[in-house]
Amino acid sequence: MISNEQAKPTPVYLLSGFLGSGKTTLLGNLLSEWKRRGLKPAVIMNELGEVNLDGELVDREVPMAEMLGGCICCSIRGDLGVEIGALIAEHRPDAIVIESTGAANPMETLDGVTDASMYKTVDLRAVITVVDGPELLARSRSGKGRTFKLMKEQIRCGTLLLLNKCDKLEPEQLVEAQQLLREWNGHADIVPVVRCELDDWRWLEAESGDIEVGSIRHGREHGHEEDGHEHEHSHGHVMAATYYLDEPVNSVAFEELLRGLPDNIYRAKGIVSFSDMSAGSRYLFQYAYRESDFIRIEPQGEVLDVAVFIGEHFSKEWLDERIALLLSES
Ligand SMILES: Nc1nc2c(ncn2[C@@H]2O[C@H](COP(=O)(O)OP(=O)(O)OP(=O)(O)O)[C@@H](O)[C@H]2O)c(=O)[nH]1
Repeated sequence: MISNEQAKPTPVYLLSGFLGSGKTTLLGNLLSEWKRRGLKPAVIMNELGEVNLDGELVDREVPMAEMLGGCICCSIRGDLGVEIGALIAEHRPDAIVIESTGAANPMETLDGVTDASMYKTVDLRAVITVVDGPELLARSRSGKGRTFKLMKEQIRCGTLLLLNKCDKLEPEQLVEAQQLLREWNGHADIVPVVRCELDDWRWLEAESGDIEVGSIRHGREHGHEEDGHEHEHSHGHVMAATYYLDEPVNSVAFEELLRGLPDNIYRAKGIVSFSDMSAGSRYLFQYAYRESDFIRIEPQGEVLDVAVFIGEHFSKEWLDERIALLLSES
């Protein structure tokens, strides 16, 4: 009986969504919900930068594997199975949630999770795509481009679409965004949310079986190549620049730097210490689409001050100069 229980595949949930849409916010809510149910989840986090900053926001008791410095869907996809296997062997979690970088093509990540060698260990239950409402509308109006295409792909793949940041949408915009999602994905549940807060978590109990991903049945049959889906790495243009800051910086100059970022750097995050604040206090900063956020934190273990910038085709030289100036002014 017990050995039967242990042989059961572990439910896996994949979080998808563009950079800064709210995946880590959802992860926090999801972990609290599992905790409330007395279940033990484990997390796999993937970041383009060299450090796992989102991990700082996760409950320290939750087992976590980190896949850093590359995108889970291509360069380090092969490691995903190994990470999942190791987490299961060591922690026997009730569920595993994978937060991939916002630049990841979910189809490629799905390929990693549903590899034939993993049928017995992994049961993919849901692909939850978090959509940044205002960003969706902005990109659908102006956007063609590869980023727009990636966003569409993430939406198409979702089995549950969370339309996030609804606090920033007018009622008619909310309707427009929902219509757009329905047009791109005819089968997923669409739930409008603020800070990824959900009242109804029943989808967590949904029976496994095959889940429908885009127009493709993606389950034990494992055959998504057959629909002619192009395996293009549509995020190849997204780049990350990581800067370790070996001294505290001036908070005003730092905020100015964030405000002055060009449009093609749309995401930044990191841990900073401020020279003009009380000594020893450190902040996790978030910058997404022109808005910044600072949370005071006490990092787990040895974490250096660091700033990661993510965007498309931006000038690294320009950023190098700005960071050098910031450090010289501090
Ligand atoms: N106004 C508003 N801000 C939100 C909402 N949800 C999340 N945010 C903010 O958006 C920023 C990005 O949220 P995250 O949860 O870190 O996004 P992410 O998708 O994990 O980002 P990456 O890991 O870079 O891909 C943070 O500053 C959040 O506080 C929302 O519903 N409304």
